Amino acid sequence: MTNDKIEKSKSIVILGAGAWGATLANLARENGHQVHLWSRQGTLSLETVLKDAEIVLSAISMKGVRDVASLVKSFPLSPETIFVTATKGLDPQTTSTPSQIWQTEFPDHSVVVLSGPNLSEEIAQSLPAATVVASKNTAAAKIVQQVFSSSRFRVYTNPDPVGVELGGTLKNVMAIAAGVCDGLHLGTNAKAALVTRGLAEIIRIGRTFGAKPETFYGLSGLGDLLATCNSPLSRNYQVGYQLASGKTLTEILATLPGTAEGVNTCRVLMQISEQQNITIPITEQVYRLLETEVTPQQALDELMLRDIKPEYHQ
Ligand SMILES: NC(=O)C1=CN([C@@H]2O[C@H](COP(=O)(O)OP(=O)(O)OC[C@H]3O[C@@H](n4cnc5c(N)ncnc54)[C@H](O)[C@@H]3O)[C@@H](O)[C@H]2O)C=CC1
Ligand SMILES: O=C(CO)COP(=O)(O)O
Repeated sequence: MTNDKIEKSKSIVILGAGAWGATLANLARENGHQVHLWSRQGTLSLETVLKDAEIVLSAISMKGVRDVASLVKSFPLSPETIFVTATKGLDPQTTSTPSQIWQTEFPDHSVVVLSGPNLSEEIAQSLPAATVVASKNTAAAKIVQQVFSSSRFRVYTNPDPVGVELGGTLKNVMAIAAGVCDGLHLGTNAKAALVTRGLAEIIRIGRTFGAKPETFYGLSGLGDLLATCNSPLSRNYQVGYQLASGKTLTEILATLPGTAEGVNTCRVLMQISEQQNITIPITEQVYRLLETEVTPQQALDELMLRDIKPEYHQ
């Protein structure tokens, strides 16, 4: 593939006009690409824009991915169309990741995952950020890298799509826990311990999906943990922070701007841990807190009083 072809303006359809879809649409437009931003509430004909789409990027919340993927499948598409998924969630029915859903619906197309420490409000203000585009098809990942890269948005490629996707998805549960930690004013040592043990838990879960452990030390794992576990801009962090201040989940979600995927992800992870017998103590306490089975203080005590053990299993 020549650079000329890569640098040509692309026709891009972005599915989901929420905070992240709209921000990604602007990044691609600023790089000279033709972007159609579709949402189920809008008037744009999906059938018309899909006809010429070279890239279809989904920034739909997890709960809508399956329906939107089957809607897209009902319309004609070029066999060359690349799918990009930017959703950070897990399917409650099947425990699949969004990229697995897109790949199952479109087995002959390239699927690229886009994930990283990307709080959309900061990117919308043109603050610098970096992300990762990951695919089994390196050429497709490079095309997507070219589409979004700019002096304000640095895009890396990676060959482990499921690892990159899970890094972004699993850290949402840890961001809820980090919000609780800050809401209870537990201090910097506690936060460092939580995030570090959270990363160990993420890697344990990632292995069961076949992800490479080293992927989680990159931008989409450690990077996104650092961003969302330390920022009040994160909706997941906000859920935890407000739970610690005594609000109920229903009250919090009623005023939260947009989607906090960690709530659903936590429930799906409990299913996975039962099926695969994986130890996920932090996720389990977040789950029990969301289900009002424990108070934030009790969740903390449960974690601190677990059996003592070596840091790593050999
Ligand atoms: N906002 C952010 O900073 C970032 C968000 N993400 C991820 O991107 C995804 C979307 O996040 P946001 O844009 O922030 O959420 P949002 O709540 O602002 O937007 C969600 C979008 O999904 C659409 N949607 C929801 N359910 C649907 C359904 N059943 N059918 C069709 N469309 C449906 C909504 O209409 C909306 O366009 C989430 O998985 C989130 O974790 C990833 C990186 C950054
Ligand atoms: O994924 C994000 C940043 O990388 C956005 O985090 P929240 O969904 O918690 O706002």
